[in-house]
Amino acid sequence: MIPFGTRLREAMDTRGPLCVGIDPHASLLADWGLNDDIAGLERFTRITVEALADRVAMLKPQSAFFERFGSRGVAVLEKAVEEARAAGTLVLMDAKRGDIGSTMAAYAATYLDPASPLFSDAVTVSPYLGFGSLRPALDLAAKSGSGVFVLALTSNPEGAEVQRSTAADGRPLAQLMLDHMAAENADASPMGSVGAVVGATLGDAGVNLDINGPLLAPGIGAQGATPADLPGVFGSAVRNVVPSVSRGVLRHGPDVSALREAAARYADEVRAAIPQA
Ligand SMILES: O=C(O)c1cc(=O)[nH]c(=O)n1[C@@H]1O[C@H](COP(=O)(O)O)[C@@H](O)[C@H]1O
Repeated sequence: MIPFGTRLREAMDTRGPLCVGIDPHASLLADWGLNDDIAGLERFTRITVEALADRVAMLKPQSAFFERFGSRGVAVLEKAVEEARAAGTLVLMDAKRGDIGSTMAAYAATYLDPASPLFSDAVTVSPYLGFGSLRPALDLAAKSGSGVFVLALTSNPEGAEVQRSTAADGRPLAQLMLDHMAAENADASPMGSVGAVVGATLGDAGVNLDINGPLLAPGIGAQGATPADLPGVFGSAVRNVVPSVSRGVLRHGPDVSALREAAARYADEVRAAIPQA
């Protein structure tokens, strides 16, 4: 398969870089007039995929909101991944996995092996068990043409006490992780398949973000950041930014056109903030 980084660059260039998260919060199900049960989850997910999969660069289902319904929730997630990909969008599974390497291999098989029912274009992972623990995911992604988004500086204020600390070799910890990502992407063109997650809420990120890979920027909308904040956070790396919004779009449902209009408004704001995007 064509490498994920190449496919994402193409999607960003043709559809614009916006990613919309599928986060079926109990409160959103209620706002949409749906029950907090498997039928409500199924309907919420189907409407969101129908509204957006033919127009945004990437959809990002948040696995926790499906897992909380057990195996039937995961079945809804499997179907959503399949339908979204069939409609032409890339799917980033937001699972934020991270474990010792031998277990990481099983997580990698879950999301990055084309034979798996949950196979996605990319998955989010945490490097804070050591970047090397991610090796099975990085290797399988390279083999299957999928991608891995690695947490660097998360959008939540609590992240700083870990991520802004200093690594054993004296580098800022987040910079150490970003340098590992840059090494993975070194020879890729137009960009690599290992992305970084950097919150849009951070102000100046204060690290070197030139990883030759995509930069997922969550935190826009409900967490208070706006597309206008992106150049200040990402500086010269802003061309590789994939701004991500969940509740900021989803709160406009269940009307399909209202969801589309909300995503289009964010896309316009992104275009205004990042003219080269
Ligand atoms: O990896 C992520 O997507 C992520 C990283 C991060 O630093 N912050 C963050 O909010 N997220 C996810 O992005 C989504 C944000 O949702 P909203 O705040 O509703 O837009 C949630 O699914 C979070 O789990």
